[in-house]
Amino acid sequence: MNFSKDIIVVSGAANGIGLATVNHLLDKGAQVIALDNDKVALDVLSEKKWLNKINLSTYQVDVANSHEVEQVIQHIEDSIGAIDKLVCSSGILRMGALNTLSDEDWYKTFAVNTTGVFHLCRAVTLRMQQRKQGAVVAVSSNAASVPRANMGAYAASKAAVTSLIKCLGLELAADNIRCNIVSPGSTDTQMQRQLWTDDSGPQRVIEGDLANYRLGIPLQKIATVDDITQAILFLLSDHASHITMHDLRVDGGATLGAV
Ligand SMILES: NC(=O)c1ccc[n+]([C@@H]2O[C@H](COP(=O)([O-])OP(=O)(O)OC[C@H]3O[C@@H](n4cnc5c(N)ncnc54)[C@H](O)[C@@H]3O)[C@@H](O)[C@H]2O)c1
Ligand SMILES: O=C(O)C1=CC=C[C@H](O)[C@H]1O
Repeated sequence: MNFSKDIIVVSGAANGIGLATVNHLLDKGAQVIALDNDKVALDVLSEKKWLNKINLSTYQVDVANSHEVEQVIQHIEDSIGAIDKLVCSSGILRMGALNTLSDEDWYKTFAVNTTGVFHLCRAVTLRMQQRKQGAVVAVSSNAASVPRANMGAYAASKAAVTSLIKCLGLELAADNIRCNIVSPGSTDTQMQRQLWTDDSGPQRVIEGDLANYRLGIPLQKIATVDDITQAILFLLSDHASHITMHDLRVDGGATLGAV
């Protein structure tokens, strides 16, 4: 897969799956624009740019802020160039039973995981539409497809973003813009590690939790960020030139491939 001619925006780029996606895209020659609201981690990423003189720009953005997103996308298009591809990886996880969840946790979960993706896709694809080309990949979750105890707000926000991307793909197919989803299962990042209460955390995820009707992982391992990034790059690439509105689940079989 070659991305040497592409300008690619990645949100959630400072950590986890987004950061791995940035690194793989840079290795494949892309000009990458990294967006995140984690200034400390973004500054670490920026340091890499000066050390390795690579095609990387970083911007601190809150994807939940419509004005900030519109401003940064316009700035990128004016000062760097036409955006060819977009990866939406930013996300938050607020755990809790639905009937005791706070308004703040509910609203913030949707603001970042769903509305944030909407802001980015609207700003980028309106410009892609003028050029009749582009590709979008949003990182959803296998939790969008199966009920998960104490993750109801998150799962609902991911089900919404999955539907959002499929509808966007339908609307933009005639403009040669492909929109797809990667739905990871348990992946070794900060978001996953917040769930591990002790050293046995990973093994317990792999073995499952029948008390919460949670299957284990048939492939008997937690995903690495590279497992997810490979799926993201495939759907971004020309190898997926006839794929749109697809939801590629990368979860080691944890949801038994259920639709
Ligand atoms: N780790 C898992 O087990 C797992 C499984 C399925 C799906 N996912 C999804 O994968 C994506 C990446 O998550 P991750 O596991 O790499 O977690 P992570 O916490 O390591 O990375 C998430 C990134 O999003 C950024 N972010 C959060 N809110 C933001 C905002 N308002 N504006 C801009 N950036 C913001 C964070 O700063 C962080 O850099 C998320 O959408 C997550 O829901 C993760
Ligand atoms: O372990 C899991 O299945 C998950 C943990 C955190 C977020 C993910 O979307 C979810 O798949």
